[in-house]
Amino acid sequence: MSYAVKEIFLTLQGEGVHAGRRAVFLRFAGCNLWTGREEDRSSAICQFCDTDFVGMNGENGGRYDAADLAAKVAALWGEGTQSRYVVITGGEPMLQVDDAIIDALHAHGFQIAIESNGTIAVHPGIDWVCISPKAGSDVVQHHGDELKLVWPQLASDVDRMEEWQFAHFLIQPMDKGDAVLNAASVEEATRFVMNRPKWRLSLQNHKILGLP
Ligand SMILES: C[S@@+](CC[C@H](N)C(=O)[O-])C[C@H]1O[C@@H](n2cnc3c(N)ncnc32)[C@H](O)[C@@H]1O
Ligand SMILES: Nc1nc2[nH]cc(C(=O)O)c2c(=O)[nH]1
Ligand code: SF4
Ligand SMILES: [Mg+2]
Repeated sequence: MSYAVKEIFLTLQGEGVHAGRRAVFLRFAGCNLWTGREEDRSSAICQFCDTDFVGMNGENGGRYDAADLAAKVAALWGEGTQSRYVVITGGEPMLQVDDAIIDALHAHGFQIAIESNGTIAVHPGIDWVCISPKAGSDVVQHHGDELKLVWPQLASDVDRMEEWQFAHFLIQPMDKGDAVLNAASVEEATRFVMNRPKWRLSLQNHKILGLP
């Protein structure tokens, strides 16, 4: 099988429990909750996406087989076999992730994290599972390492989410495209955490730092 890849780049994980960690980001093309076209945004299930995941025209984008894709990720990591970390994202990566790419990345010594919307069960070989539920979608992945809810999404059933089996519960202010941190989103997310101490705030550090 070959994979449609939007971009691959080395940066710091900006979000969640592993924020600040050196990571290669592997962004797959395509999503099941939005076409990625602006004209479809207002009718999409997920309407607040901050990411261009259409096509294969980004940095190191293209069509890869598993061996070549894992080799590219390893080349971008560079020297050193310690603490190798790759974050698989998209788009919705579970549309494409399979045994072959998981095995190939593990063979290069990577710990593998995923950022997924949770509508497709994640691959069992993944080492760190971050699920970010979208109101109006059917989440099937009810366990993992971190649940990262972008806020506000007022139609979310937060009480039900609190019964899911995640080690960490995070609230991330919604980027509205107007500022690095949208003031209203930060205020509402802060209020959320003050009312629900099971959750803690996740900021998009890479945007604050000007990193990809
Ligand atoms: C672009 S998504 C790709 C992975 C997957 N499709 C998902 O939604 O989890 C990566 C992360 O960015 C978050 N995200 C997307 N748009 C955002 C926004 N406008 N503000 C804050 N976080 C956002 C998502 O919720 C998800 O946690
Ligand atoms: N630096 C950085 N950290 C991130 N964490 C999750 C991201 C994503 O788009 O999935 C992301 C991203 O796009 N860049
Ligand atoms: S599910 Fe993820 S990639 Fe898809 S549109 Fe929403 S935030 Fe973007
Ligand atoms: Mg991003």
